[in-house]
Amino acid sequence: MAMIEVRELRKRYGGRTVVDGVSFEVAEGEIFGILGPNGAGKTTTVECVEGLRVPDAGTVRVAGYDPVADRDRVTLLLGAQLQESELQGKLTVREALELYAACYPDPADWRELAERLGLADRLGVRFAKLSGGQKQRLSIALALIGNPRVVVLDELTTGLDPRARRDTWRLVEDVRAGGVTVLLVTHFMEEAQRLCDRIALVDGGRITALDTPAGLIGRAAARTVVTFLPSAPLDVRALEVLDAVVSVDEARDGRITVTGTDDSTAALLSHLAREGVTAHHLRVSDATLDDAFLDLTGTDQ
Ligand SMILES: Nc1ncnc2c1ncn2[C@@H]1O[C@H](COP(=O)(O)OP(=O)(O)OP(=O)(O)O)[C@@H](O)[C@H]1O
Repeated sequence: MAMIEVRELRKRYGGRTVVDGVSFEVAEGEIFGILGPNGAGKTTTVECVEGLRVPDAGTVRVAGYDPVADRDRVTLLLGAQLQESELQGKLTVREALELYAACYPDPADWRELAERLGLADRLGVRFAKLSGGQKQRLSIALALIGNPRVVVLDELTTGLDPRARRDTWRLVEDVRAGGVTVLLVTHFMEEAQRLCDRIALVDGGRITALDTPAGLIGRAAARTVVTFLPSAPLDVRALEVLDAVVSVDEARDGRITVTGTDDSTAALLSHLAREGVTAHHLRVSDATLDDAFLDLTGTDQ
């Protein structure tokens, strides 16, 4: 049985459809990512999974339960990251952890969670006095405190510095290693590529692609990225029309990035030879999920 099942989900706000027939399944123990541009309907979709929004049409099941009709059961097995405004500013970190732990029959050891999330020395600090990153880490701790079978993390590492972000990724990997299913909304391609088993790309309220990170990269037209510094000025427009080239970008320092299919490199090098231009600092690399995102949604994040 899938741990999360979403079928033909639709949600409208004031006559505007923001989730338009979304369907996906998440297997037990899977890390499933939802990725898409601003306003794509990602948060609305996961809020329907959490039971915070009532779908206008379609069905949602978490471990077989309807998050709205079976709210109490779903609350016990699903942990969700809180929005900042949901915590009282005067609560200390310790009070928040104890309060939330008391809501569950079999809570995690909050001291251990605080330790793992780098909050052990912040226990006496009031929520309002925490930094953005500390608030974020506390919200992750609170999502995990009920020992959930499913955890929904929306913008997991927004506001965290690179080290805290990597620590959080390791934590999510540990959580999954314990058999927990993770539904992750993210804007960070590196995060999605590193953590997710599969990713649904959402655009305009619909899923435009659903695949493994490698599958999405392979599906995008742009698979190869070439960067170089030309020995003489180059006409960027002439590069754009080369065979197999998808996009060309010129940085302020003159470095040119050409993205295209595998054949674009040969077309580019022939063009440079014809023009008598040498490519300094030439680097050829595989496209990332970032490139695939731009290619598959036609949107910059
Ligand atoms: N309560 C609401 N009332 C009216 N419109 C809403 C409401 N919540 C969200 N919307 C609108 O629905 C659309 C989808 O919003 P949603 O938050 O689901 O998108 P998102 O993909 O999570 O975006 P972001 O990446 O910016 O967080 C947006 O245009 C948003 O303005």
